[in-house]
Amino acid sequence: MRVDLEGLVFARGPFTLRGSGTFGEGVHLVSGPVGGGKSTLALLLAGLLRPESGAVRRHGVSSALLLLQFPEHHITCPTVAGEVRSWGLAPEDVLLRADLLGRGDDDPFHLSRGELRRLTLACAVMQNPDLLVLDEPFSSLDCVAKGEACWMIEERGAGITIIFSHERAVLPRVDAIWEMEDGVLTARGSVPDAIPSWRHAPPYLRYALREGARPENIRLSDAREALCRIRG
Ligand SMILES: Nc1ncnc2c1ncn2[C@@H]1O[C@H](COP(=O)(O)OP(=O)(O)OP(=O)(O)O)[C@@H](O)[C@H]1O
Repeated sequence: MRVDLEGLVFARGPFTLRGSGTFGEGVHLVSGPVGGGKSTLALLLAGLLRPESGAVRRHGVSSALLLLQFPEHHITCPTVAGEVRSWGLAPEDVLLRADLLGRGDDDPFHLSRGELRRLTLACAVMQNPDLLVLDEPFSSLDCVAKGEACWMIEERGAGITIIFSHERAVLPRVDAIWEMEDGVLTARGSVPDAIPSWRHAPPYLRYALREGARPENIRLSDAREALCRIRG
């Protein structure tokens, strides 16, 4: 299963997005600064925007899901349990996974942004589509909740997962790194070889490289844990 971007061009006012490449099975991180075009590419991948030229072609992908940047944009039901059912899932399982047991009868808009983020991420991961596109899945989360979101994503196992994020501290284990800056998508390649050329790498990775660490010896999970401990 794979998704090919074939000479993709999308223009909106002064902003133009360009991208080519193949997203194969595994976890891909598309990192880059605010306003670089990540959400726009996520919408193109989900088929919610049409490119001016070029194409997004899915091969062997029978289900796809985009988790939107703002979790409240997913809400369609008056209760949390109803919301989970609208994803075709059993509330008990999802609420346990999202650490929201006992909140099934609550209005989804009474959850905090972070709780809502956990809920929608749990729904998306448990629905388990072939192609899962996550737009900024770590925003509004504290360090511990970001770590839990990372584990949820890592546990997914199969399929194509594409994470769009400007997060530079807490990240899941990924297979490939891409960067999106000023509308241009650049493939950095597979981890660990991609790490030295990753321009938006977390500061602790840059530090480790400067200190002489070899990319293959840097374990993101260890660095993430160390960072969480430092920040409490
Ligand atoms: N609906 C829209 N109409 C006009 N311009 C838009 C629209 N949405 C985004 N843009 C512009 O397109 C460019 C890319 O925006 P996009 O949201 O894709 O970036 P991003 O990398 O996801 O940013 P962030 O990290 O802040 O979410 C920006 O210059 C933005 O202002």
